[in-house]
Amino acid sequence: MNAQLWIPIAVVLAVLLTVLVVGLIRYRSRRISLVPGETKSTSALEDRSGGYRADRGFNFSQGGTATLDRTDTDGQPGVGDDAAIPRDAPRRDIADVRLPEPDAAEPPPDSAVVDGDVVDRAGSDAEVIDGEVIDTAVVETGTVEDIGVEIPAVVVPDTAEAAESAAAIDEIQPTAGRLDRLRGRLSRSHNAVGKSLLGLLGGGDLDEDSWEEVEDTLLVADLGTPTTMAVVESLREQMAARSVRTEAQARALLREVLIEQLHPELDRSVRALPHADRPSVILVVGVNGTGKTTTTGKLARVLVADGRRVLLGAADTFRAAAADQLQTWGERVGADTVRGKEGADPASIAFDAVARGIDEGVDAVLIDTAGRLHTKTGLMDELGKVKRVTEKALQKASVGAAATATTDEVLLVLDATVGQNGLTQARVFADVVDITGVVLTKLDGTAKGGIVFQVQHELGVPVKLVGLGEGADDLAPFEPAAFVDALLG
Ligand SMILES: Nc1nc2c(ncn2[C@@H]2O[C@H](COP(=O)(O)OP(=O)(O)OP(=O)(O)O)[C@@H](O)[C@H]2O)c(=O)[nH]1
Repeated sequence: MNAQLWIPIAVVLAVLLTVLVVGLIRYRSRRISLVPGETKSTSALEDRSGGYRADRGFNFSQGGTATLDRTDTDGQPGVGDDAAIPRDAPRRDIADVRLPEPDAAEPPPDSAVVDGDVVDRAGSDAEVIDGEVIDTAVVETGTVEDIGVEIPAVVVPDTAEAAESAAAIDEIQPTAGRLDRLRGRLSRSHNAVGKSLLGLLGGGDLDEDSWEEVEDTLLVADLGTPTTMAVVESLREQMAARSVRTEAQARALLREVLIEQLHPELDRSVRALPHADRPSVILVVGVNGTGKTTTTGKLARVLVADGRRVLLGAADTFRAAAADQLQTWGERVGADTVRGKEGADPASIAFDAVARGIDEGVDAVLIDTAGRLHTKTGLMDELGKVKRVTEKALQKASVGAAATATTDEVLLVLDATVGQNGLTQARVFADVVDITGVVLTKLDGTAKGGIVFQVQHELGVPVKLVGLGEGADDLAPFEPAAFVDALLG
């Protein structure tokens, strides 16, 4: 074969090869891949439990992750909602009223100077730490060497008591699969909402009256106007586009739309993992009676079950029995409680708890606060001070990067049974402190769980945990899909 013949053959072969390659590339680019995508590996945190990440269980992370910005900032305070006299407040009659002491010209005994500020721990029980006036009404005193400041020590059980409580340590229910175990409690009260929605949507074409009924049902379940409107709009569009005819199709669509409204993409991990040089600090805030102490206790159990060392701070000094209640929760899982005398300054207790937590190298300090103040200003003063003082304790006693250390998590506890009122409370608290997560309690006793939608929508913070009963282990992580499934029955 001569060279003249080879040239056209080579050209034809080259063209064929090019067509083949281009065709293959175009075919592959149009194909839908059914291979699961590469899952992102989670970074190795300072996790002393060996990297525990519960599947359908609790998810803990280290502080520092950003949350969404609030979408609503004009919330008005629901002043007075939280002004109830504590359940077990002792009644005082006139015979119990003490006359004021005469003014002392001299500084009160037992006063001390901390960083140039007068620290007074006997007379008025007032203490100043870095310009912050803190009342202290303490039983004992102790020293935290790291910060060179004498601070009030904690009430710790004596050895005999400690041995007794150690013997009585509870067995904690597994933390994984909690929501599955407790889902029945949600379903009981929620099914009615789901049933009526499915009854309306299952028939296919809906007239205006039926859409109004859908709207009403969502509003009655406390989803709030913006979420209700968004859900209805999305349902109307999708039902037409997908020509939904059967109840099964309606259910699938409704499920999809509701889950979307719950923003499953939000980070719901509880920032309870310790940092390199200090524990994580979690403040638990909320109106009295919502379940703050119970939630703090339940969360401590989950952390202990996860292999963490936990220290509790009883900064709810308003209700006499709150500290006892918290201490009992702690004793049941072998966690100590830092507490002061009744009426002591919550900020002082929070300071002590953090300082001691750092000193003892615990993994997490959980601080239970009081939410009983009559005015927004009062609440702001108290909670703001607790947070500032807590952060001061972190910054003073820590080293290096911790100079800017902040509270890792501020969990707002809301009682789901109070409906709209819960939202008003949430707004007040969100104005006072930067809430990083919400715990919705008593969801076992209400069909008004729709408040979840509203709280997230207005505050821009995720609901992280839900309380599903009075039992010690009736706390579960919040999972949008499971919640909607329970709602739809
Ligand atoms: N059914 C039910 N009851 C709960 C739940 N969480 C808390 N409770 C109950 O709510 C009541 C109040 O709980 P506490 O933890 O004392 O509330 P608190 O917010 O600390 O109240 P104060 O100490 O007065 O500020 C208690 O009887 C708890 O058992 C829950 O998820 N479901």
